[in-house]
Amino acid sequence: MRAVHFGAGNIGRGFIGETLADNGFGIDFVDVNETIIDELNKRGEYDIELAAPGKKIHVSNVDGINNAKNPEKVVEAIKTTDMVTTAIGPKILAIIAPLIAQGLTERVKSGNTKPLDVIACENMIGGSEHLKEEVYKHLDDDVKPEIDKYIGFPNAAVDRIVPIQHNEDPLFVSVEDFKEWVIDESQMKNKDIKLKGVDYAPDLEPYIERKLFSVNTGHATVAYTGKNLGYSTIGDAIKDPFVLKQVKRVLSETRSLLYHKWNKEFTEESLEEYHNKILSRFQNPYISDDIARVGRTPIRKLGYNERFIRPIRELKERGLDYSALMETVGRIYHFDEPKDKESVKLMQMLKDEDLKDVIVETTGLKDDPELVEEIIKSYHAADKDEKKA
Ligand SMILES: NC(=O)C1=CN([C@@H]2O[C@H](COP(=O)(O)OP(=O)(O)OC[C@H]3O[C@@H](n4cnc5c(N)ncnc54)[C@H](O)[C@@H]3O)[C@@H](O)[C@H]2O)C=CC1
Ligand SMILES: O=P(O)(O)OC[C@H]1O[C@](O)(CO)[C@@H](O)[C@@H]1O
Repeated sequence: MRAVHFGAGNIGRGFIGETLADNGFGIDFVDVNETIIDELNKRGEYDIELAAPGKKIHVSNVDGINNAKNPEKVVEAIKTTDMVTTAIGPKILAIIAPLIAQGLTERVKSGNTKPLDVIACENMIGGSEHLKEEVYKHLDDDVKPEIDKYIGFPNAAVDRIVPIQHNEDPLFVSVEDFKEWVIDESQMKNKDIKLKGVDYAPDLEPYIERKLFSVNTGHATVAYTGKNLGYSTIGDAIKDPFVLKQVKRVLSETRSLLYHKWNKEFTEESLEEYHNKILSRFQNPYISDDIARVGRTPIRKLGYNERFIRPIRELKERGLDYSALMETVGRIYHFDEPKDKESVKLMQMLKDEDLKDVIVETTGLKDDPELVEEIIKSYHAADKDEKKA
């Protein structure tokens, strides 16, 4: 069995690679990072370390394809592969879509009718469906019925904290022990491939919302609250009682939303247990995670369907409290990270444009002036944090 995996970065090598290899797959990693691709081809293997308890995992039977230099090799690999996965970043899906479309076209035209699933493992709701839309923009009408028939795009949720790596070996990756990968079974075309270490859900929505509005909303809250107080790592920030209290308040708000929406799937107790586990993962002393990574791409994280604005909208609709989430949103507009292009853009927008316009543009809240006003207040209130620091 072989898989084509787009994005040989931290989660690609540190989680998806581990799981695929453990299921007997050989992996063609696709990336534009020449160092990583060259090393994968030279060695055909790499190591993962579970930061605690310090266990090593060896991954072999892997190679690399540079899609910028050798796109034809990617097309060739997709023609015969058994699975396609991505962990490349939500914004990059549209960039790799034309190549996936070409690979799938040649696959069905070559007569390969073996069902294939294309699974986007990104921190976003509806990731594979989004990739599907992007791929279909590049398909000719005559192949679409065949692709509809044989190619699935099941949504997925992946959870493991993999910080930016600072190792001498560019392939080595140190990860937390915890991992969770859930795939929407109802959208799969090849139900013969069920990976061990992966959960299959009849409907992914409750699970992806639970993950995004807990791990990602919570982690980002630690990042933005901590940054505003002058911290640069998650570990240092969460030791501050103010930051810990803030993330607990935020999680209690998202928990109330998750419970109201998904009380058939989750009990209040199970959500509380889930959130306590997440807090202990953020506090893991064996993982050193930069606030710059967790808070990266703030404009994306302010999006209408993202980890803050979506729960705020849905809590408001239900008349439930979202004050702590709102406080975090105010702090996102203070996230000044010169190495992060979106942060630089956001800081520039705040200099050049009216605050209200920036908020509407970044959050998409054009039909909710009330929420926009609340964000304006929260932005100004966040100035006081800086003075406290
Ligand atoms: N790191 C983590 O803890 C987790 C990350 N994720 C998600 O996984 C995705 C990847 O995140 P990370 O692995 O942390 O990022 P990363 O930056 O370590 O990996 C992304 C990889 O994609 C490659 N890439 C970028 N543009 C490309 C292009 N046009 N063509 C081919 N390759 C390209 C980069 O060279 C890099 O190797 C994101 O969507 C993130 O939300 C999900 C769960 C956990
Ligand atoms: O900015 P992104 O892509 O959501 O990635 C950061 C997130 O990845 C994780 O490490 C795992 O989901 C989170 O802890 C963090 O919120």
